[in-house]
Amino acid sequence: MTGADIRIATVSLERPLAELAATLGQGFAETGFAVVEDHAIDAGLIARAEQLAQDLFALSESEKMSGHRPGTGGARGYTPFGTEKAKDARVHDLKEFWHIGRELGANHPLAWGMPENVWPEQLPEFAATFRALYTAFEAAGARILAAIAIHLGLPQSWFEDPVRDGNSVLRVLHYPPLPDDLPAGAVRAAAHGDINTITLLLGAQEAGLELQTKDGEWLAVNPPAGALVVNIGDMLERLTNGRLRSTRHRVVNPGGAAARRSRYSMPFFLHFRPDFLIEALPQCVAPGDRLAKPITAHDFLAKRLREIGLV
Ligand SMILES: O=C(O)CCC(=O)C(=O)O
Ligand SMILES: [Fe+2]
Repeated sequence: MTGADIRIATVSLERPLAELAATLGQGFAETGFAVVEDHAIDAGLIARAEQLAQDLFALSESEKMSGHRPGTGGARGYTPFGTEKAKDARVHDLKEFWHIGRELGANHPLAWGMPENVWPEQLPEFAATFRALYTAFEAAGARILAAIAIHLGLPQSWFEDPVRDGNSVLRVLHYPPLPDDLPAGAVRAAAHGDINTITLLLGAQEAGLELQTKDGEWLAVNPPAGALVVNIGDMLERLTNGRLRSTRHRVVNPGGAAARRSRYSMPFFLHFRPDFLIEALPQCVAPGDRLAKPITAHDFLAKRLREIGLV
């Protein structure tokens, strides 16, 4: 099959779970990606979040920097342009972002793994809007994980405990218009695999996102407006001993008029809880397989954040 023949699976989240499991399972086996429609994340909420993303990145650099927390791995608040780079990349990505995480309260047993959120004080509606979007992403993610569990031959509730109070992060992402003095080799987002369990992405209808097929070719991901793009992250690949693949993807620089436009997107990186031990599932192991060592989600994340320049 050549890149041109490969289709990214598209499925409605309203379909019965067994059908979702089959379609997503096949799609993930083929490309590691799927387009999910009818995800029940309110269109009005998405529109408000998109407007706030534009307002956020239009603030002055010093206003945005008041939301920057150096030394915390960009876990919350603002990470300026020119900070993150893909693992093994030589130049930084052409992006800035703001991270929103879970709010557990200081006395929660997992509070050690979850820094407090930072909110831009200039935008009074920001906190409530993104808290609501975080919750809506979680609900869609739970249904997708139930389908993945069925696909793997697990009880449909299998992922509920591993992701309860998980360290999921909503990333509000801005790729500014391309600078005139573009550093050699710099792209909006260099090729990478996501670190987490699964990623749910809104906003990818603006061109640029590409996935790498098994043959090494790059395939454009062009979802309809409002749809979710879902992909497997490295933690789920490790849990399934590679049966579900974390597909490398990138955001390429546009040409023509789009080069002078911003691109905005909102990935939700759904994570396990920090103390969850990522250990190959017995149903995904064949005799003689060499298995990766068990590692907690927290330690896995800390190692990867060092590799991408965030700590
Ligand atoms: O902006 C996009 O379309 C994708 C972003 C992405 O892959 C990431 O932030 O990990
Ligand atoms: Fe990504």
